[in-house]
Amino acid sequence: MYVNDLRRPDFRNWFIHPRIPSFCRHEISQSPSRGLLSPTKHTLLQPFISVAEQFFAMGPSRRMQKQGMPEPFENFNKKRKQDPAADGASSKKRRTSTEAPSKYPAKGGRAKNSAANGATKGTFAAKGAAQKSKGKKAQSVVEEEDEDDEDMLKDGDMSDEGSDIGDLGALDSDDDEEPEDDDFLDSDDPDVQKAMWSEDEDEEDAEEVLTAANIAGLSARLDAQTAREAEEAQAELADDALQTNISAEIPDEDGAPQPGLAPDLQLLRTRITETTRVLTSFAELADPSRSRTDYIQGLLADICAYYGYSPFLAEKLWSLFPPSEALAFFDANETPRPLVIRTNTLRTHRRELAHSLINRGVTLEPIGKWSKVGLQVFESQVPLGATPEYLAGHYILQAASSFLPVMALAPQEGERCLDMAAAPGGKTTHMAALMRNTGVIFANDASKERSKGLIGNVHRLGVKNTIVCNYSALEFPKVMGGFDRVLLDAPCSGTGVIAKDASVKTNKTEADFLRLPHLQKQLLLAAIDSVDHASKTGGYIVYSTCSVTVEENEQVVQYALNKRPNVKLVSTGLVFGKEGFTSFMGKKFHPSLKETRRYYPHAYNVDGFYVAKFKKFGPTPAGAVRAQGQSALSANGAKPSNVEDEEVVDHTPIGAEEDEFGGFDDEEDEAYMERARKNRLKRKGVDPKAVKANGKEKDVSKVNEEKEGKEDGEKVAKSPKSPKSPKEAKKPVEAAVEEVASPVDVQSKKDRRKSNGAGKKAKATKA
Ligand SMILES: C[S@@+](CC[C@H](N)C(=O)[O-])C[C@H]1O[C@@H](n2cnc3c(N)ncnc32)[C@H](O)[C@@H]1O
Repeated sequence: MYVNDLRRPDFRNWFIHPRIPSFCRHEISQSPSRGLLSPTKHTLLQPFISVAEQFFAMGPSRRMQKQGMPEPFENFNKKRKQDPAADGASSKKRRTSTEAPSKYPAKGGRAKNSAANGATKGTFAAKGAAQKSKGKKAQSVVEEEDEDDEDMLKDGDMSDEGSDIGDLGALDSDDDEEPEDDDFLDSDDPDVQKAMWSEDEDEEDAEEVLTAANIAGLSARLDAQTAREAEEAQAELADDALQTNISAEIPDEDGAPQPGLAPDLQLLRTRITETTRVLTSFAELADPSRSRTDYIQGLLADICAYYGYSPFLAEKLWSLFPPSEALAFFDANETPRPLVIRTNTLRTHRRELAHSLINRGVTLEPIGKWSKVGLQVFESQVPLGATPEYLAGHYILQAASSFLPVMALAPQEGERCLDMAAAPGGKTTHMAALMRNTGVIFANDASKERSKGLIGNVHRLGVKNTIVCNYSALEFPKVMGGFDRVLLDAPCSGTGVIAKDASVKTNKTEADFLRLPHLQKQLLLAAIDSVDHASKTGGYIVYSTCSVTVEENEQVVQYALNKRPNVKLVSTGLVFGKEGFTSFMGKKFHPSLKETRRYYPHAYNVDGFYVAKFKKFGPTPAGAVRAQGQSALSANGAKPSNVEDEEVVDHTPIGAEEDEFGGFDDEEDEAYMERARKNRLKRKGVDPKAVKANGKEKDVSKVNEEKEGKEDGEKVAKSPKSPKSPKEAKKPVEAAVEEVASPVDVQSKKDRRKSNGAGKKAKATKA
């Protein structure tokens, strides 16, 4: 336990606890040291530390923690080792701040920024004015990192900090020097201390003379008291059960509070922790009279009551992890993820953007070496959605995990890409930046309303290679095919973003976990069929969701492998993330599923996410639709024993198949389709009655085609109804663009001609 840890705002409530001896409080608040507590003080503080640790998991708040992969262990060790010795370096910092405390404002904000003003242009090593304002609360990241670098240089251990990110210098360095330092700098401020310590306490401090004997005495007294309190807590547990919804033994099955009674959160928490511990070492710790199922039922009911999940979702999420990890997951969903912005490299560089924002009072830091464009925002004096830089499109507010699917897709300059479910455009605009505004992106979304946000972002961020369209992505590749890369960031249940939207805890039902995977599976097939397997540069499909359930991820991917023998899973190329499941609750998936990546809030401090990358290596064979059950075999080598089998033979067109969802009502579908057809004709200014007979004929011929097995992707793509080249596709896309957006919303005609030209060229190359 470090003195600094106890100074964190999280801990303040604990270390000003009246039972903490005042000499310890004095030590914590006054000492310039940042090293370990002495063993004696550690013993005295132990009861408070344990409780505090339980609540705050001994780390800086998650908002302050870095996103992405955890730091390598060697770095961590180095820091800890450096700490006591680094007193030179750190006490240098402290000394500076304590030498003239009255000079410093209690809050950093403006003072820091005015100090930094003018000093940040050009290089991040610009300490000058900024370094003089060290006493402020929110120390600029730049200063911190510069100092760290100095310290490391002295030790001759500069490693490769920032070396992989060119000349971004200190900003690109990824050495997260305990950010909690920044949080606490103001505890040295006399004003703050006055508010924290009463005058009485100061007098007590002065009078208290400690000897080894009274320290031991105090310690023994505290031990005894702790034991007494534990006993009392146990007694309370049984007692309170009568007054709350918590039964002393196994809680109600649904975990819902009884009417008029609030759940006792403290007791629930204790029991959740305890049951989790028992489940982790069941053989040793379990009460022999209770089965594992009893424990799990009790735990799930407690989780529902404590965190507010529906029993259905609590069980679904809990079963994804070992017990203790599940608890960490539920805990992580209670705290927001760090605020992150993505630099729009079409308009600026990350370093320039950081300078500008720091000058506006924003405390930020690069999100980690894994991204060259992300900045994590710790504190801001200004609304980040209204700065001049925001309005000028220099950045977009975007969760860190949303970078990952685009990084996996890795679109190349000059390619033709499709973003199938694009609104509000975080990923589309990222793709455009990676492609440096060359080639062409078709950004599609089924929601007209959401497409407005997409169009807004495309304009604000200066994206010029993108055409927005408004189809159901299920209509691809009939609308257009032959793409080099396709991103399907599928609509999902959002179980990875519960920290953002707590309504997911209760509003997702079993039906959602049948309906959504069904849609996701069909969308993924459409994505695969829209890709040109012969693309010289690509032929890739990325499937992603912000959900962590297996139904929406591995099961969807396995389904696609089964249905499309012409694709295989490849590495996402992402440097962190957990492997996808190859088996789950008795279901076996193809071994290549381990190439997919899972992201969890508790593991990486990012939103829960899933990313899978496919390579399409051949045209969809004519028999694919009929031989779906066998396709995993031929595409990926030997079929593993027990691979989850989909239907072996499927002659029905997509959308009319019988599945676990219960299939579709053909008559009902017919009515919908007829209504849609009429509306479409009306929109075109054609009287539906005039073409009714034709329409029917068309439908009949379609059915015949299907009977003859002509419904596979390739043939669909080649049919006159499925224009593949940009020229062929021009009409429907333009129509869609005009439907979604006013002429102002789309590319200028000139740009459009250019992108079509690029498309033609690409096509010609392929030919
Ligand atoms: C997860 S969001 C996409 C977020 C977007 N990729 C981004 O990064 O900003 C899923 C989107 O899918 C759209 N959607 C739902 N069903 C669709 C369908 N059948 N075809 C196309 N888009 C659909 C929704 O309107 C929603 O905007």
